[in-house]
Amino acid sequence: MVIGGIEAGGTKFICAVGDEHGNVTERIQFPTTTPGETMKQVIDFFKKFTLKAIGVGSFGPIDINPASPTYGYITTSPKKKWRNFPMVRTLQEALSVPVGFHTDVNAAALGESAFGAAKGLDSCLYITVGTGIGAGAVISGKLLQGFSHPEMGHLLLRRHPDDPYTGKCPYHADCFEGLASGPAIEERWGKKGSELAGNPEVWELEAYYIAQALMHYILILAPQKIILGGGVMNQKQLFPSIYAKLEKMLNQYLSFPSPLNRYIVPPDLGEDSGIIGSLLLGKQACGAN
Ligand SMILES: Nc1ncnc2c1ncn2[C@@H]1O[C@H](COP(=O)(O)OP(=O)(O)OP(=O)(O)O)[C@@H](O)[C@H]1O
Ligand SMILES: [Zn+2]
Repeated sequence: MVIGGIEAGGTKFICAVGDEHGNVTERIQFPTTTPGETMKQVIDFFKKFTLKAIGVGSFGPIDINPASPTYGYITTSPKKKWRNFPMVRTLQEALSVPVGFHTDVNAAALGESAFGAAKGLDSCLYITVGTGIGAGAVISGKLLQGFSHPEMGHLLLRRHPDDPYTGKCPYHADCFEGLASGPAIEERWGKKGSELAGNPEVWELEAYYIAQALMHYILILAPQKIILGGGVMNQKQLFPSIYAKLEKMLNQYLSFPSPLNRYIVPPDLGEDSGIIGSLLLGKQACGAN
């Protein structure tokens, strides 16, 4: 089955053509500018192929309620030019194929669940710590979705007593994203995360917040695997520090399904979890499971 996949990110769009087995045969990417300009590039690329369906893993918030009049829209996005943009309708009208639509992190969770770190398990959580913080989950083999998609990046956490930083979230200031996203690290410490590798206090504090969030996710969802991706997680020293803090915080209240270094892991599909997941969203959109 020839399927199109779109990873619609706040800074770049990745478009791919592949199949339901997660094989990608063609790919292209362009910067996210205006909907008019970016979507023209997307449509021109896909017009060269005969596709069965397209799946989109998008930055959000997005409307994924099929009963809603604005189903398939990017809604209150901080990217102002993309607010109220009808993503699904635009693609359907231009390409005349079924379109699957979910958040970027839900697509990544789906990709890792089918072909990556959570292969063979019926639940997993995929978290990105990047420009924003978000998470998607597969629970009982299905993408987690209630009245809308989860917004797990905006948890309120216990602040570290030595952290005076006000926080960067425009909605909540010092929520998880406000305290621990890449831009929050940069503003708090005055340098980009990639330039702070040699400062252990940066990553101790970062791990303190990530471990707290993971504790909540584990208590609420009990996923069989947790996958931590996104630019900030390139700092691999975060992993052992998160394990130690999480173990201390949970205080043996529950037992993990596997040793922590196999329970909380980087993506197996590297940078491709999202784009492979979008191919699967495309497959689901044409009725195949
Ligand atoms: N090696 C690194 N160490 C620490 N922080 C990093 C590193 N590389 C990138 N970052 C930070 O991660 C953030 C970018 O995250 P990421 O690369 O996951 O992009 P993104 O959030 O997915 O972007 P998009 O909006 O396009 O989806 C930036 O704030 C950047 O400073
Ligand atoms: Zn917030």
